[in-house]
Amino acid sequence: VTEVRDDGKGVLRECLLYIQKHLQRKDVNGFFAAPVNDTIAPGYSNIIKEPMDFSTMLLKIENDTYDSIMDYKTDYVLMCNNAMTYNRPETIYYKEAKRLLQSGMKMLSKEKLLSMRRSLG
Ligand SMILES: COc1ccc(OC)c(-c2cc(C(C)=O)n3cccnc23)c1
Repeated sequence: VTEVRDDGKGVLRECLLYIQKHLQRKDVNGFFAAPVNDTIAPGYSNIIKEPMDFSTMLLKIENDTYDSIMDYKTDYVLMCNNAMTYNRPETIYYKEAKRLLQSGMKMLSKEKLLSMRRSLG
């Protein structure tokens, strides 16, 4: 019987899928569910050099591209910051990005991650 070695990526993937499901629930309008394109956001690709959205992050989770939860957090912060760079503060996109960032930081706080790592043993 070939021993199926869990390289630990399986645990990380489960954590990230759980975290993303929790965070994406906050994006009720789906503004962050798919890549923003220049049709709906004129000039977007000229202003935002590194686009990011939840669908791209899900692909990266499934392809085991992230090597840690903090690595995933970098993309999450990038996604929110892109929206706060391209959109004016009075727009719903800016406001939603700010809210996502705040709720995300609670979930992805160092304390929370340390306690998660302790509980995973
Ligand atoms: C109005 O319906 C949608 C549907 C999907 C969107 O992004 C995937 C967006 C959207 C999402 C964004 C963001 C995230 O900056 N955006 C900026 C300007 C104009 N539209 C958007 C809006």
